[in-house]
Amino acid sequence: MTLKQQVLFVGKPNTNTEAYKKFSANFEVINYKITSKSQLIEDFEGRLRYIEAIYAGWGGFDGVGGFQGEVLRHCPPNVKVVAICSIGHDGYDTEGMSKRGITLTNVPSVIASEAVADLVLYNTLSSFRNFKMFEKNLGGKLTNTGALRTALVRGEFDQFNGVPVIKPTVGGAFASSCCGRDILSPRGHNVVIVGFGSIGKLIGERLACIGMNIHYVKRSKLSEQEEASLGYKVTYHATLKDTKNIADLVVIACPGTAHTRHMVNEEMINDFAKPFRLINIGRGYVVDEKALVNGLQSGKILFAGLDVFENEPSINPDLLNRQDVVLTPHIGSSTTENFNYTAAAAMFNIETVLYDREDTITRVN
Ligand SMILES: NC(=O)C1=CN([C@@H]2O[C@H](COP(=O)(O)OP(=O)(O)OC[C@H]3O[C@@H](n4cnc5c(N)ncnc54)[C@H](OP(=O)(O)O)[C@@H]3O)[C@@H](O)[C@H]2O)C=CC1
Ligand SMILES: O=C(O)C(=O)[C@@H](O)[C@H](O)[C@H](O)CO
Repeated sequence: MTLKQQVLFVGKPNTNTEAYKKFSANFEVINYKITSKSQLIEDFEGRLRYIEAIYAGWGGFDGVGGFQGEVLRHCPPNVKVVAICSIGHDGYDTEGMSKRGITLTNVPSVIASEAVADLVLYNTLSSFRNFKMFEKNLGGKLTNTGALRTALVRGEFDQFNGVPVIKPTVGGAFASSCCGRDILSPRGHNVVIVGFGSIGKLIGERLACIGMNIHYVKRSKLSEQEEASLGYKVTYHATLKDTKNIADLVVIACPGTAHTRHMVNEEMINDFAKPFRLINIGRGYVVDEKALVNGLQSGKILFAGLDVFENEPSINPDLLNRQDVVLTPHIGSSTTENFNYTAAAAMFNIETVLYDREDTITRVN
């Protein structure tokens, strides 16, 4: 009897899928829950020492600070591939892995990018129309929608169901009476998308559909042909700073790197000409969260829609319970379709490396 090659699974895929059934028939799958770095290292040197590949589901090594430093140093000697289900690979020491002969693969996909872009559309609408503010100010009394509508029309909002809420006056004054904030249509406003790759372009597509002017920031400009093929009009800026006089909304859609860390900081926030809205789906530490909180408190930032956090999974308590902040727990790409797709792709990547096949896979290093 030949022994099957051992593959460590950190984060389980959907075991009902054909991809998983096939994979687990060919390999010995070891499901593993990371509890601490020291335990992981002990197990790497003990019961996991013969593994040949690692499948890292979403958030795989986040709890132990990524796959670098001590974790990489103690990685069992036969590991040839680490297959992650994510697009972003910050926290994985790609150079160090190459030196050890370990291939790192990720799963960029339109399925994930579409899902993330949808979340940005949701937050963009929330940011201009202040939906969260309305929800908060209703004091939970949404039971009688007929009465609510009548109250709104009559401007009796402040007495609705006996709950003390903001009184709207009819017409334009209604907007400014709502916590001093305008309630605007996104149409005609400028969005600056920082990072204009797979996700950024789909964000642009969605926001162009609701009438926004699309500006993008990346280090290298797209060619005229590439810009034309987008199907919507764009304006390029080399740096975020270059957009300081125009930005109504800034969307962070770039990777987390040493260069992008704290790109949104106190100086940048204060330097921007108009108060603006901020959405971050890239990586949390692209935004200095302390500066963000100050910006929200001073009114320089009108809204924050955050899917990623500086000290993930911890959340700065100052961001909680604010009516100008919408928080989601890193679920931008979390659809069942994407969960199953990325799992199958990661397993395919492992097979390709372990079987030494010629297939094209998404290698990071
Ligand atoms: N919230 C979520 O659930 C998810 C978040 N993500 C995050 O989104 C990121 C982007 O994904 P994706 O669009 O697929 O990646 P791509 O590689 O397709 O695009 C990345 C873009 O960022 C730009 N970029 C890189 N560095 C900088 C910089 N210093 N300043 C400005 N722009 C920069 C790149 O252009 P150039 O090189 O020319 O600068 C490129 O346009 C991922 O790395 C990940 O961190 C991804 C999936 C899900
Ligand atoms: O692909 C990425 O880069 C992501 O950020 C997301 O798809 C995952 O949800 C994330 O990896 C969860 O930790």
